[in-house]
Amino acid sequence: MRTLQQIETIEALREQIRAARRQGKRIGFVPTMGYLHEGHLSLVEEAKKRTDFVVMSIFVNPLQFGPSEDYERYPRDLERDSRLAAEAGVDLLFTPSVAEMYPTQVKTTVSVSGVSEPLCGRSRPGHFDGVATVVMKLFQIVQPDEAFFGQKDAQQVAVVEQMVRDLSVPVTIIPCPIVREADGVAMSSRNVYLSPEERKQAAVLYRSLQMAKELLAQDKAPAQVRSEMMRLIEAEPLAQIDYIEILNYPDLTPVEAAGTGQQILVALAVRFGATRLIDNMILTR
Ligand SMILES: Nc1ncnc2c1ncn2[C@@H]1O[C@H](COP(=O)(O)OP(=O)(O)OP(=O)(O)O)[C@@H](O)[C@H]1O
Ligand SMILES: CC(C)(CO)[C@@H](O)C(=O)[O-]
Ligand code: BAL
Repeated sequence: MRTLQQIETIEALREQIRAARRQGKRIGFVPTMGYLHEGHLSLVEEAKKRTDFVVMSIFVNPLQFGPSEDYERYPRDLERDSRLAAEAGVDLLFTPSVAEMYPTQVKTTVSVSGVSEPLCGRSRPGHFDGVATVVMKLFQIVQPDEAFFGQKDAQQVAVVEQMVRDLSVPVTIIPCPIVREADGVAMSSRNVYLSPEERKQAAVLYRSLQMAKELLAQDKAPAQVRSEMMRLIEAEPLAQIDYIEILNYPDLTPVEAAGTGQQILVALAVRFGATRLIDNMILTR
């Protein structure tokens, strides 16, 4: 196991990155909000394959939470995270405080129009401005060669890729596949909020995505596929649908009825009690 350095200040982090660069190392970056699971660790694994020095950040970013969302109760366990990060081979763990990241009121934000607007952008107003702003800031701090993001947050990947293109940020974005539990539920830090019954019923989300894949392969119209998914999910008594959408990927525009051989995103957000889960599948039509 390599030694994990845990750093809380921007200045100390920059010093370590400069030292790694002097040794000719390429920097890989895995931004997270912590409470690590195998989804996060799969990003580290990919980063280790492709780069020489892996930086992970753990920062629950207040800017991306709405006033009635779960910022305060978001799960946190830095001791456990630090052990898992060390075991996974992270070289440097950056765990800044809110005061370190935002010492004064933030007056400069990054806003990505278009791809930020549908799906979670509609349900969580301002969310992607918060994400784009913190990711841009983290990129400025870490200056990675490559940054690793999970496709579980497919819209986030689209937003970050758009931002990097528009602002010529010198980083390559590497999207990584969704890691799932045995019953298909996408791993998420928020799964710990679920009661045993909610957790059981949550398996319907992946089943609905698999059904969508089959129906789209049979050339069923997206509107019909969406209704079938709704019907399946609504059969679970604890599920409350926030959205189910089928859009072109990565531009997130409405799909035409007929197949065009291009990538489409089947995305959903569903509440089980107070817990909002997201999941998706990217398919070629
Ligand atoms: N199941 C997963 N498979 C692959 N990547 C994942 C998975 N879950 C999260 N990630 C990725 O890990 C990075 C950090 O995500 P984050 O810390 O928000 O974890 P999370 O489990 O998605 O939390 P939550 O959904 O509860 O906010 C993001 O790039 C995210 O897409
Ligand atoms: C990218 C990110 C770390 C920014 O806060 C967050 O949105 C997440 O964990 O996906
Ligand atoms: N992984 C997305 C972070 C959020 O829900 O705020």
